[in-house]
Amino acid sequence: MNLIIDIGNTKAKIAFFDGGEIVDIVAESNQSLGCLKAFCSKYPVEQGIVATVIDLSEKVLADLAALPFPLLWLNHQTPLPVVNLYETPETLGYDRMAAVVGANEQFPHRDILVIDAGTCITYEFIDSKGQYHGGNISPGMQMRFKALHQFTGRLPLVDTNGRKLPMGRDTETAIRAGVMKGMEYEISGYIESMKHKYPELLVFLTGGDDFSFDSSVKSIIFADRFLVLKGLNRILNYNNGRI
Ligand SMILES: Nc1ncnc2c1ncn2[C@@H]1O[C@H](COP(=O)(O)OP(=O)(O)O)[C@@H](O)[C@H]1O
Ligand SMILES: CC(C)(COP(=O)(O)O)[C@@H](O)C(=O)NCCC(=O)O
Ligand SMILES: [K+]
Repeated sequence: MNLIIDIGNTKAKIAFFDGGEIVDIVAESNQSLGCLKAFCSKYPVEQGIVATVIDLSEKVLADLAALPFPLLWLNHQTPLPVVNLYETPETLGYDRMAAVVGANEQFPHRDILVIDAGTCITYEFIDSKGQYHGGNISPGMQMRFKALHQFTGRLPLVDTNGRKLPMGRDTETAIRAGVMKGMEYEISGYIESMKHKYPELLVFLTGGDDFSFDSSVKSIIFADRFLVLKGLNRILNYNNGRI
């Protein structure tokens, strides 16, 4: 079995794969990976992969180094099953690369837009020839709510829970709709303009824990919460024997 670790800016995701299937998954603090050891002792793990977009604490590094099987640390020199055209592969977020690999594995000969709505929202484009062209980075939902509060004198910290109106009727509903509709329009805008350029475009949406759209956008996307983990699993298998 494979151990897959995706350490994001908000959470670490730890998963076990048997072949191409997820057997178990847990979301953990990205500062401690608390249950790693106990979790690993449950399964006959043969190899693992770690992808992180943050600097890890000494404790986490020591816990990972103590694992009793080989671990592949994804970096810009890791061989990949897609062509990476990003001009600075050494600065590319590994979660972005993994999401692209996960989508390309499912539809290898299609043009794909991959949207990962986590701490940040990232937009990636990979073409039908398996070439990753790059993409964009914008603030995630919590970041938008927090920024409105933090960089103003009067705006409260609002979240997704509560009255949702198309146009706000008080400060709270104005902020909630502003952030959520803003994200929705941003995402549909990308989909629309990319579909115009690539009519056969497929769209994947991943990230976050309870992402939901109430618009027509929903009907044309593949929602796959595990896309990054699946991509990392593929990268690990692609590098089998090279660790
Ligand atoms: N319903 C949602 N819609 C959009 N974003 C969400 C939703 N729920 C959670 N998120 C975002 O997902 C982030 C956590 O998800 P995750 O993909 O694990 O982030 P990361 O990979 O950056 O650690 C939160 O910071 C939040 O902004
Ligand atoms: C863009 C990101 C912050 C997204 O991280 P996430 O929202 O998944 O925590 C991360 O992929 C990153 O740090 N990227 C480095 C810059 C780049 O990809 O070019
Ligand atoms: K992201």
